[in-house]
Amino acid sequence: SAPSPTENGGGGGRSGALVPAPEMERIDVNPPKGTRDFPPEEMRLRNWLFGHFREVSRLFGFEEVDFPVLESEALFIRKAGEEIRDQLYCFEDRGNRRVALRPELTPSLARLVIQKGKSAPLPLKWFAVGQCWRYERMTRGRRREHYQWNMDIIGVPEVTAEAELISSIVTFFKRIGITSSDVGFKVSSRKVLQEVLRCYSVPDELFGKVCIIIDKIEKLPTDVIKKDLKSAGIAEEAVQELLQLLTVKSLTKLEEKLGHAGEAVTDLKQLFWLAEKFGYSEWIQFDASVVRGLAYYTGIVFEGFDREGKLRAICGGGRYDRLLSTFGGDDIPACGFGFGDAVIVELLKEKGLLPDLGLEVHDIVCALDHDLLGPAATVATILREKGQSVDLVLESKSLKWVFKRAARINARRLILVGNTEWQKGMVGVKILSSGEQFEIKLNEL
Ligand SMILES: OCc1cccc(Br)n1
Repeated sequence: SAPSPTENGGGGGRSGALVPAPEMERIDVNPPKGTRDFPPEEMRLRNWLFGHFREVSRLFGFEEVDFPVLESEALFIRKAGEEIRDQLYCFEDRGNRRVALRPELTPSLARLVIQKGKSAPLPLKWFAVGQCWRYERMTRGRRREHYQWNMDIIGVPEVTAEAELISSIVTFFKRIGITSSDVGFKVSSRKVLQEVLRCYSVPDELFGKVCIIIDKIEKLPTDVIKKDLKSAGIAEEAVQELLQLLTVKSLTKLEEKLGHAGEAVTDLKQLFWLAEKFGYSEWIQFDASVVRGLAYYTGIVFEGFDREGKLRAICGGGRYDRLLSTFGGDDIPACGFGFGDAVIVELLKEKGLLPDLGLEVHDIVCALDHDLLGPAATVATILREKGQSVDLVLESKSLKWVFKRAARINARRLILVGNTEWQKGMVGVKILSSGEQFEIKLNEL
């Protein structure tokens, strides 16, 4: 006998109404705090965005890679006081292993490069689009996950690698209608800080920590930055020199302070020269205050910013020549960037550049009565084998219902399977934009 409406978990069978069992509480249908669902409209926008990420990566000859969202916690444990460490989404699994949801993709990429060794001849140009996680107290209402597009060049010590990466991001911006009037890149090098710290005999081990402290310069009061630098063991004189240097916004000024021979100035001059050759000079500017918040950067660093100053950094990256060796790999130079999927959408909204992405089905196929559902399935299959997207009406529905659905799914044609026509091996076709209507043989569909 048919299950009673409250049996089978409350979803009655054909004969029973869909009445939930009285004792069933409605579950929380929202996604976990800080996470997002992607219903069709949002998923179309995400696919559009990721489609541009992937097309630009293809244009630059990069190969796609991916890694587990779950990694060993050890991959992300660095002692430089990074925010990413404070917000690590980590736990102990059932095998008592310390694991974490990846907060970024670069360490996984470095792990895979080491794993591949000589079987992956250098240079490697790899890209990934992956979900990254952080556990932040929801008091700030910020998200706990986002998708990041990463492009990395492994095995190229030259600044040409950084110049190529910035070119790829400029290419992406141009594809989606963002111009250099909307967005720029602040570019600097951590070698600027390194040269100053070495002048004051600050040990290299403190370099990462100093960078992380200085990266907070726009978020924390200067006296807090000074206090933190001194607590890290940096002498008063060095602190003054560092903070003064961070205000430099021109390469000429930087050269006056550091001289022309140092690597910082040489690298930056080379990058700005290459930018002119790539054709994106108007997109970049030197700004000594750019440090970035990841401890492993060792050279050029850059971040994309909105010129109206309303949004957080759009993307960021730089050179990380020591990361692979800190994982026990060879001393292989590397650079890369991360580009999140959230700020860019805010920017597109600001600029009125969000694309209009409706569902587009080519044909809606409908049987004019119940015993023609089989022939309708045959017609749908013929059309699909021709590469047409088809919405097959799966039940007996009124024409009013069918026309309403056709409009909602932006169907171009309504294919009507009726007895009279079917007997002649034909179907009815209505072009929904013009209203034009005609009969057609199956093999002419
Ligand atoms: O931008 C840093 C970051 C990392 C993981 C997840 C989210 Br949301 N944000």
